[in-house]
Amino acid sequence: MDSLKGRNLLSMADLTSTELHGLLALAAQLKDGTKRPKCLNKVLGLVFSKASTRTRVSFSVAMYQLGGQVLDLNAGVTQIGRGEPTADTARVLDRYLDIVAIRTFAQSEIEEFAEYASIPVINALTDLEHPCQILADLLTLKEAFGTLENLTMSYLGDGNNVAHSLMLGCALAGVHIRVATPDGYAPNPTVVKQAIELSQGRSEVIITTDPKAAVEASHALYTDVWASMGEEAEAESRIPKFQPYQINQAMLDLANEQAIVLHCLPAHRGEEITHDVMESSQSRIWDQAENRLHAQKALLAAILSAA
Ligand SMILES: NCCC[C@H](N)C(=O)O
Ligand SMILES: NC(=O)OP(=O)(O)O
Repeated sequence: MDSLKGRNLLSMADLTSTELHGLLALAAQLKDGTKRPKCLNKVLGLVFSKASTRTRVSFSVAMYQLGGQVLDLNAGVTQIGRGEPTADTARVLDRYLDIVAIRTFAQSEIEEFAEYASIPVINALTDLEHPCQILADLLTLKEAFGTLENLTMSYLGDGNNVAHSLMLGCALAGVHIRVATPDGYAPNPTVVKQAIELSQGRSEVIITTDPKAAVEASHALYTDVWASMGEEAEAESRIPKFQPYQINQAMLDLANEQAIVLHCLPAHRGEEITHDVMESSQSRIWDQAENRLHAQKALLAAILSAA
């Protein structure tokens, strides 16, 4: 994984297909204990301006298990929250930290941070993308089917950050991706175009408003909240428009009989997914959450050149 040494992960599209497959293989080796790389004395900063359970804890535990240290640098406990410019913060944190993971609103903020910092910058979620999530999702899919070949992933709901990185990740991994959203909530067309280019004809990228067509014979049904962080004011009004895109038993019955169910969490039971489907034997949601740890440990080890 030498090619990832010192690199940023601002977008899923920053990885090549080979690098993505390499990271997934490394994550599996870290999970089964066949590899135990060390990043002794390295310090990861977590600069988070939005809430997080999984990303914060999985990055922290991954870094501790690699022998490194973590600093929580929330906007609320730093001068970032009082308006210190990104370019200034980046140049200062650059002098202290070895690597930084940032969760914020605009993608341009992490791009600006990366421009002013020489240390690697990881996107821990922006309004546009959530690449670390998709590393774990693809690892979970591969574990369930033993391969990523000839598989179809179906995402139902909002064409949001998770949908964007999922399209790019599936395109790179050679997994067919179908995204079904209500009218007006389709993924960003620039990202769709990028996914089609990255797929290089290996796999299909289908965008539709028809949820049933999207899940037919699919191997994985994936959903996320209907209103993301920052969109809370729209949450109530979106419910009727998004109802036909709920992952419930009737929807699951249309998929391949071995299909798995994924959700990046936190979930709103009764909205984008039913309680029964979340708790069903086809749900891999808890494995998926666990895999955040293994996938991000692989990412940190590769970027810090420990594996
Ligand atoms: N925990 C991941 C949350 C993903 C969601 N689309 C959001 O941005 O709020
Ligand atoms: N899936 C995910 O990113 O979870 P958190 O928001 O809890 O980090």
